[in-house]
Amino acid sequence: MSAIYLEFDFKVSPKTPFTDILMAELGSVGFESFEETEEGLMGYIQKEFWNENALQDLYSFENPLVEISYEQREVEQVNWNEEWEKNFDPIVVDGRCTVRAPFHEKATTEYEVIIEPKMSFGTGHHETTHMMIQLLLDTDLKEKDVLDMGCGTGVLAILAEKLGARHADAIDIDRWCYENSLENVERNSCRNIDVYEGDANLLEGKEYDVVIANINRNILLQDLEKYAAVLRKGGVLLLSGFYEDDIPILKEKCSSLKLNFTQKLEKNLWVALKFLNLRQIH
Ligand SMILES: C[S@@+](CC[C@H](N)C(=O)[O-])C[C@H]1O[C@@H](n2cnc3c(N)ncnc32)[C@H](O)[C@@H]1O
Repeated sequence: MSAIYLEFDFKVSPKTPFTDILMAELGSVGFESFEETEEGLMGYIQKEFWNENALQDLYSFENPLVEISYEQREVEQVNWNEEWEKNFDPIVVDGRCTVRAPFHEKATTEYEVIIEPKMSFGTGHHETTHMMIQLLLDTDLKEKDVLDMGCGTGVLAILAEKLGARHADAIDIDRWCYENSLENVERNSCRNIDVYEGDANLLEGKEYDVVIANINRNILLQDLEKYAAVLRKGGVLLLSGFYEDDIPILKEKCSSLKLNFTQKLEKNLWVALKFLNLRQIH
């Protein structure tokens, strides 16, 4: 039996760069396939996975710099692979790391991550993923234990292993992301990554040298204490998923946890921050 899909016709103004951002975010809430249109994009999601509140939580709908409207209708299933293959180009970060789909040609960069995103966030197209990749490329990961919290497709944990990490835990609260990360870990022949479905409550008793969390301002504020509690002295914390305006409150929270701010990256109003842990844990 073929699945019933909902087709959303999104009108995005201004179209650039916000259509790409919206597409990446829709991927994180279950949209499987996209098609660019004159005024924005069409997005498709299986009816059984659609949740009326899903769009409200997306950054794009809160962003004052963009106006988004949409109409929706029910459609029969089509060949989604073919659809999204047309719409997903490989991403190259700083000339050093390519994130590509299995059907793209092998990359010529030093590092390559192969991702079949299906329904999960993390193809490298989103500014926050891009900046986290940049920060990871500049962090010493050799023989380090890494936590990738909110792993999406698993892209950051996979890159961490390729950069020499001893071990990575990749955790996501979303079932689809958990399953997709497992598939992508296998696809990249990673041997040292464990994937879990869950949240910061899974961290008790763990210890890491590097903690990566690209989620959103509110979850980060809520869970930073738990991330700090598992970060070894001298360890690195990489955060993204928020805007320039959110920096003061996040820095204040980190400072109260003795996490020392060291670096900021910025792309289309999105931000990524790097902190060092100055205190002993446990
Ligand atoms: C912005 S995406 C980042 C995905 C990927 N790490 C990347 O950089 O592209 C955020 C992810 O965090 C997950 N998430 C949301 N709340 C979470 C929580 N409390 N604990 C763990 N993961 C969470 C979402 O399901 C989503 O996959």
